Amino acid sequence: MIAESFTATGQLLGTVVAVQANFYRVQLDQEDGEMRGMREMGEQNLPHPPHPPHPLLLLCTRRTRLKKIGQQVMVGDRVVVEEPDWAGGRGAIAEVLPRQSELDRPAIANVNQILLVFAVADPPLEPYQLSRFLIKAESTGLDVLLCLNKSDLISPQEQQQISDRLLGWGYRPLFISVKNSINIDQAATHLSNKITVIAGASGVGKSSLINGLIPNANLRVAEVSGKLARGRHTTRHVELFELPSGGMLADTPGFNQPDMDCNPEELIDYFPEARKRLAVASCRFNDCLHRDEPECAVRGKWERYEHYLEFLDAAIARQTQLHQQADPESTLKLKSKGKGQSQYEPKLESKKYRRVSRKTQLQDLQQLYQESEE
Ligand SMILES: Nc1nc2c(ncn2[C@@H]2O[C@H](COP(=O)(O)OP(=O)(O)OP(=O)(O)O)[C@@H](O)[C@H]2O)c(=O)[nH]1
Ligand SMILES: [Zn+2]
Repeated sequence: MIAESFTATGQLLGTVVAVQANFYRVQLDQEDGEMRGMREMGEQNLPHPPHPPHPLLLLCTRRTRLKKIGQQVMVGDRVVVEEPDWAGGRGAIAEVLPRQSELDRPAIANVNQILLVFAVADPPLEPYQLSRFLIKAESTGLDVLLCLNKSDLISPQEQQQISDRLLGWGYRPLFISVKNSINIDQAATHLSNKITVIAGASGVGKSSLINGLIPNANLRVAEVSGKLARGRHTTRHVELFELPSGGMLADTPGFNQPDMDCNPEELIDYFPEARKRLAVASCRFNDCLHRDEPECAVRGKWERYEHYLEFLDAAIARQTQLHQQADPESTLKLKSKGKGQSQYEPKLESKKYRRVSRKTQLQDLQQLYQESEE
């Protein structure tokens, strides 16, 4: 495929779609058809003339200048490419444009939303597991889109029940069936012109959905040979796929083992139904963890309150452990408050906490990988 890419100043602009070793695969922007038509009709005052027809993908290196200033290049980065070697399909990244967002795991820049895919059956929909994934997705601060696949396996009544239940959680799921092509177009509409990360438990139909959305996804993988070749289930690096309707989709296993690595204080923000409560009322204490504190606006009869308490315990235990690793002399103690409840005191210094957490996070994740693959 060939295209013409340029900016008003004649720069070549593109998006990094894969990174491996010191190579970056850059997908160049395409000139939109309208502009090309105008130029062909002899319109004046148009931006810089286009580069000659060229391949859409260039295998790029990073300019030494960028290395010197410590500028990392991530998948999802918008970059300026220089010195294109059209025949060889090579180029050099000269500049990284400011990022709008930065996901840690998977490492992708400029992601707009998380597409969470679960199945309504086969494997059965497990509320607790779904909750974990939702919280992990919410913790990114990005928009969360929930698709429930395999809707062909349940009755309309069952679908309604699930729908009502999730509405109580603050979500309006899109029921799809990749098998019967139900609502796939609608899912595609939500993804167009955005960078989306797809996540979900194993076997729910993520690969099937990607193949449904991007008919040539496999083909494209096969096209790229050598260093950047990727077998979906063999390598773990991140890759963005272009959607036919515009936008890009990343399928990565890195996101798929959610661990509770958030601050206990922040956890409540990841429950939309609790956010709703806090929007109209406040707890008496600023640092309320919504357990047994008096005059709490959150505690109550909402379905996932039990999930909240369990995740909170995990988050507290994890933070306590991290703090003790960081500072064995610490006076911090996990205080038992009876009924299996506990409280940690005093507050942690956040900087110290973060430095340690990365390593531990990685260990947690590796452990989860192993567990999920066993
Ligand atoms: N009944 C039904 N089965 C489906 C549907 N979509 C996918 N499947 C089946 O579900 C199974 C798992 O699909 P995959 O696409 O491999 O699931 P995945 O989420 O990518 O799984 P992992 O690669 O393990 O993460 C396959 O046997 C699919 O044929 C659907 O809409 N309805
Ligand atoms: Zn409270």
